[in-house]
Amino acid sequence: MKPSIILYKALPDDLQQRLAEHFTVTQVANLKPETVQQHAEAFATAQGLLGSSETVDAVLLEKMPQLRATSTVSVGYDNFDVDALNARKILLMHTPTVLTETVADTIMALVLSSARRVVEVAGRVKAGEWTSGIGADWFGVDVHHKTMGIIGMGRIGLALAQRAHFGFGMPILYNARHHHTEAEARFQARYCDLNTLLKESDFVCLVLPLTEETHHLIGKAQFAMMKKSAIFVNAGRGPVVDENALVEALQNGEIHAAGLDVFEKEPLPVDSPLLSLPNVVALPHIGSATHETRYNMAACAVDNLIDALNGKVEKNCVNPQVVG
Ligand SMILES: NC(=O)c1ccc[n+]([C@@H]2O[C@H](COP(=O)([O-])OP(=O)(O)OC[C@H]3O[C@@H](n4cnc5c(N)ncnc54)[C@H](O)[C@@H]3O)[C@@H](O)[C@H]2O)c1
Ligand SMILES: O=C(O)[C@H](O)CO
Repeated sequence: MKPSIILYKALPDDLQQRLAEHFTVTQVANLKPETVQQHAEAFATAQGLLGSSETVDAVLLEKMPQLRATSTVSVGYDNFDVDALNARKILLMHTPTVLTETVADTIMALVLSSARRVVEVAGRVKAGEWTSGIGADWFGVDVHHKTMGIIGMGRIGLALAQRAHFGFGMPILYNARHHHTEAEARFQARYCDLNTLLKESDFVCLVLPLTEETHHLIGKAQFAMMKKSAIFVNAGRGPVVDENALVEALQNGEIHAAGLDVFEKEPLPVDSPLLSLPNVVALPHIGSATHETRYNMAACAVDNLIDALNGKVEKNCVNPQVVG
């Protein structure tokens, strides 16, 4: 008999078919308590769980006593209670690598659009304000050859450094838990402590996961250390930044501008002060959102679940130690 799984995300038809070849699939809209109750029998017997963005905590796991593997269509897994999964020896699979280059492209888009005020001035053109030669009130600031500081030199940080170094001639500073010899050798990236990075960078780019350690890592004191001309970019996770402190730093001119793909609360509330600041480019968490990459992530998550339920955890597994 095929193992049963819960699918809580719409997938392309061919991937849905691939899942159905291996598993008995129950598709649900989300993992809200009402949904779980409505499909109680399917949750009670499911050995696998596949989807993205929803919270998977100890309360949900209690409803899934047979669960052996979860597969998220994302690289970040801060929405999972990993300790609770480990305690039950449930595997957690994720999708690193397939999205790295696309997310690095998005970060460069934020760097360029916030520095050159692309969104703001394009809006002025559409509003009919381009009626004569433009003056300095339409100008931005240069990106090329400015110093880029990268906080979190992992897969995406490295792909960002490559773009900034080879494409824009930017000196790279980075902060991470360990020295990154590849980044140092290929891009002459210079390791520095967080405070030095904040003080010396023209662009401060955050690509950190959300953990207990990184929660509100960047707050009032950190914005105060940045240059007044600094542009702050966050494409890691919203809660790594104290958003009230960010708003204050932007309003008080402590930093020049911000490019943001992630927020403390998503979707960003429509009354967020960030939305009324002209020096903010706000995106709806689209780091990996291209047709190609979202397909590849979904395909990777499907393969990951098939592998995990067959005991294969050589790649893309967050907690391989739970088997054996
Ligand atoms: N905006 C988006 O759509 C989007 C897309 C993909 C990933 N992300 C986020 O980006 C994160 C990074 O992805 P990745 O594939 O590069 O992961 P990764 O694991 O390769 O890199 C993360 C890096 O952060 C470092 N790090 C962790 N804690 C740190 C700390 N306290 N101080 C300094 N460095 C620390 C790690 O050592 C690692 O080098 C993901 O966890 C996710 O939250 C966002
Ligand atoms: O972590 C990721 O893969 C992205 O943020 C999408 O959720």
